[in-house]
Amino acid sequence: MTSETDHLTVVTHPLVQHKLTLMREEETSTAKFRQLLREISQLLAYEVTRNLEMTSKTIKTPMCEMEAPLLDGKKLALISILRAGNGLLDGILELVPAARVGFVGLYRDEETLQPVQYYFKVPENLEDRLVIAVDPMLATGNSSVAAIDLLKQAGATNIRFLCLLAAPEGVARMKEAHPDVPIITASLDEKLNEQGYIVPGLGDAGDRMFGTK
Ligand SMILES: O=P(O)(O)OC[C@H]1O[C@H](OP(=O)(O)OP(=O)(O)O)[C@H](O)[C@@H]1O
Ligand SMILES: O=c1cc[nH]c(=O)[nH]1
Ligand SMILES: [Mg+2]
Repeated sequence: MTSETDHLTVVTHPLVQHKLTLMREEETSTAKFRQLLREISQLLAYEVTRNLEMTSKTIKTPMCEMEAPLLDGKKLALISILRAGNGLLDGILELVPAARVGFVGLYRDEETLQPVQYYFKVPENLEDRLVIAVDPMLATGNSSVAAIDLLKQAGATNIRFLCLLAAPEGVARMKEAHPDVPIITASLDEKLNEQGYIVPGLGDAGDRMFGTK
């Protein structure tokens, strides 16, 4: 269940929306927040992996032989935008354990709202893989645009961006900078506040996930 434009897909499935409500609530504990993010990541994975290329193999069921479809997980590169991206990464990796994994370390300077890079390590031959970049929050879009710039410099050509919440400002920025990168999200929220936080949002995803505040 989705609502789609050519650039943005909002996953409107009731299970996703229910779990997102629980995550947004201020009183939700760190442990519960992390568990919910893992569960939602698996539901969103269903949508973001739609249309993945399949191979096939001849198998024998108890009844007969058949040509059966298979995913080639190695063709998939999951890229976590640290830190908060790891909350989405873990759940998706459980579903596609053969996927290759990379990390882009970025944090947002609280004054300038510009991303500061501190790490970059991605699988080889990104040009041959479907690259799914994951970060729960798309706010100004500065971090995701920077991460995707780096992935393209590393050779990626087929990229999707998966997040939990998106602000209209971030979606517009991504569409301008990377119109070839579809965005899949659980919610398009209302706006950003003066500090660049998503409203109504859920607060700081990294802090809520790791209990750092
Ligand atoms: O769209 P933007 O305005 O760039 O904001 C979104 C970024 O901010 C958060 O990360 P943060 O900088 O808090 O780092 P963290 O994951 O280490 O907490 C979030 O996980 C995104 O990466
Ligand atoms: O609302 C926001 C914006 C950026 N990063 C977050 O974690 N939350
Ligand atoms: Mg944070």
